[in-house]
Amino acid sequence: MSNEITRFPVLELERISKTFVQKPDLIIKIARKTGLGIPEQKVLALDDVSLDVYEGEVLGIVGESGCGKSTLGKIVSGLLSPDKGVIRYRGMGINEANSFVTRIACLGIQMIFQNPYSSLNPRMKIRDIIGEAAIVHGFTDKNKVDDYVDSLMIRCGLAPEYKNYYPHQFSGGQCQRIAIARALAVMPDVLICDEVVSALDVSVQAQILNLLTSLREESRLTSVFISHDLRVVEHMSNRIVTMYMGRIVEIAETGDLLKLPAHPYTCKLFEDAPSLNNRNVEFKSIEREIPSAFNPPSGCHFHLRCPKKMDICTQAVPKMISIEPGHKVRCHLFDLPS
Ligand SMILES: Nc1ncnc2c1ncn2[C@@H]1O[C@H](COP(=O)(O)OP(=O)(O)OP(=O)(O)O)[C@@H](O)[C@H]1O
Repeated sequence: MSNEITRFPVLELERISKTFVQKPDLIIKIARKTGLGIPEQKVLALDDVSLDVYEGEVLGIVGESGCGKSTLGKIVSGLLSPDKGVIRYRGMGINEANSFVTRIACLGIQMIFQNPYSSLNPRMKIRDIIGEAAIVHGFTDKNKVDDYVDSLMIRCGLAPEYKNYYPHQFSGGQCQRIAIARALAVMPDVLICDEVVSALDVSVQAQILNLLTSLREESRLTSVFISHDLRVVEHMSNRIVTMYMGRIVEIAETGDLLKLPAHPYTCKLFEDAPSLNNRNVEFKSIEREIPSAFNPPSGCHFHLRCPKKMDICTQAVPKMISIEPGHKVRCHLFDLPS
């Protein structure tokens, strides 16, 4: 049985921006040699991002490396704070100073990462990795934690007799199952999956994706699925968001986006990955390199690489325009006076 998707926004992101200050290695080396100070460079990783995530859906996020996908995931799951903007979880503002709401959201929104080995504490037994947060937050107690951990391990396809082993004694795929069991231990209703199968062998990827799909259906989870792999995003998602240099440039139902992508960047991404039926389809590079994140182009950031560039594209930031029900695009081609 598939999840029922409602139009109730579990997560609402309103005008989120996040800037990082970086000191690139080369500049640090020059500064050391010359004895001069180290100048800082700023990257606008998220630029005025607004987005709703509906209850029961899987929202895929795609875009080239550095476009802000992981930053978005970390901000939603509370691992990073935005510089500007509001995030609401079930209608409650989670970046406002309210510890009760923050605690509810911290448990309700869990994140799983690309590298399962580095996301698990190597000095902790699996029993403690999965059980600790569940005890702290009152989902079980010390007397019942073994049964609690056993049932989560079984749900995630792990044999409970290995619960006293350490992470290094498991394969990458099994560690990802442990990371999923740990996330489920605090009964979340939103799972942020950031490149969760990219580090795994192709044969194991399908098993983890199937596990996530069945857990999502039985636990009525909402998911945000971040991936470079268009095949995986297409397979998993009900809707897809395309990001380019910190901005959302298109959002649509998966079928609509694949059939009729509107933004020239989305068109190029999907054109460059012609056979989504092939395994391991990754983004091929679009002609011309991604512009420097430290000095993004004016107007529409994509104009330097865009085959449909117009004069206005170099001057004005396009607005997000609704072109069909549920299909929005940020491109001047759709914003011309008729
Ligand atoms: N902790 C950080 N400190 C400094 N800069 C950062 C930090 N995290 C991200 N950035 C920068 O912010 C921008 C967006 O990075 P982010 O990791 O969100 O992109 P991404 O789309 O997830 O890329 P990838 O697919 O390669 O993981 C990049 O320019 C990146 O270098």
